[in-house]
Amino acid sequence: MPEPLVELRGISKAFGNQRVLDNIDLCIYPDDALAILGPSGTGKSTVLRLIAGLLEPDSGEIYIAGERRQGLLQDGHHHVRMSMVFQQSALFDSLTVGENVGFYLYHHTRLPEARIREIVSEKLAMVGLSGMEDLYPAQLSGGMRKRVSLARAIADNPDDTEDDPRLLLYDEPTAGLDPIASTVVEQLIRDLKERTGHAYAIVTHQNSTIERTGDRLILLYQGRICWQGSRAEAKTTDNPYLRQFLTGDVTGPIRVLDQVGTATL
Ligand SMILES: Nc1ncnc2c1ncn2[C@@H]1O[C@H](COP(=O)(O)OP(=O)(O)OP(=O)(O)O)[C@@H](O)[C@H]1O
Repeated sequence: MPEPLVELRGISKAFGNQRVLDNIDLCIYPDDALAILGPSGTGKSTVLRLIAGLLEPDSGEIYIAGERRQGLLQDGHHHVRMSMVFQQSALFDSLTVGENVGFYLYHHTRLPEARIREIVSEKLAMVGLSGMEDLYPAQLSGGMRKRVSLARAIADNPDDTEDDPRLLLYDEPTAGLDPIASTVVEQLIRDLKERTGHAYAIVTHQNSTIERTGDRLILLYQGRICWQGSRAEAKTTDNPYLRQFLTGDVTGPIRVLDQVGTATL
């Protein structure tokens, strides 16, 4: 195995008295296509936010390319650039598509505006949205907004190779999309990886997204990793947690909510 790009060692995290992650060990490798699975509320987004440096663990250590991270992303320079595609696309409604995609470049580089416009239009072309620079997010469908947020995640400074995102973190990028729009986004996630060579970790509930984007799967439940392996291994494992999660069976070790919202054991 190569050296991990990201390593979480013994990570625990609670919000108030709710323990969300309980002593998690997790690695992401430089060429990984990792899908993080698990029932709602099990801590998947929390894992992404910890990796991104948007949240600090209560205990445990986070290593990025072998170097221990201290503090949050905002506290200092990080030598591995990561980008996150948020669940709700997180676009600025008052900015145009072009301004959203170029947001990082406008605020964190000294590139001239004309150059930023060129990069933005190149990234929009990569996600199949050429010529949409002047529209506002409200004028787009949910699938198009997701694609704009993908374009923003890969809008790096081409004059600075240190600036290429080496890890993309996707939080439910196909949630709420119809099957065809989901396929477009899933293929895009694959294509972007092929073109730029970054690793990614993707949180998803959708079987099509697991199938098309996850080469390696991790199943989180009640704050712990209860299964991990390749997609091929997932098809044959008799691990009851993974089987139940992938088939959507209501009977099994994963507790589900019944129609009135109470937990059934
Ligand atoms: N900033 C926060 N403050 C308080 N509680 C939080 C915070 N962030 C997350 N939580 C709680 O932690 C638990 C795990 O949240 P998280 O978003 O990581 O779950 P998830 O597995 O991604 O869920 P989903 O699949 O529904 O998006 C939830 O119960 C959530 O309410």
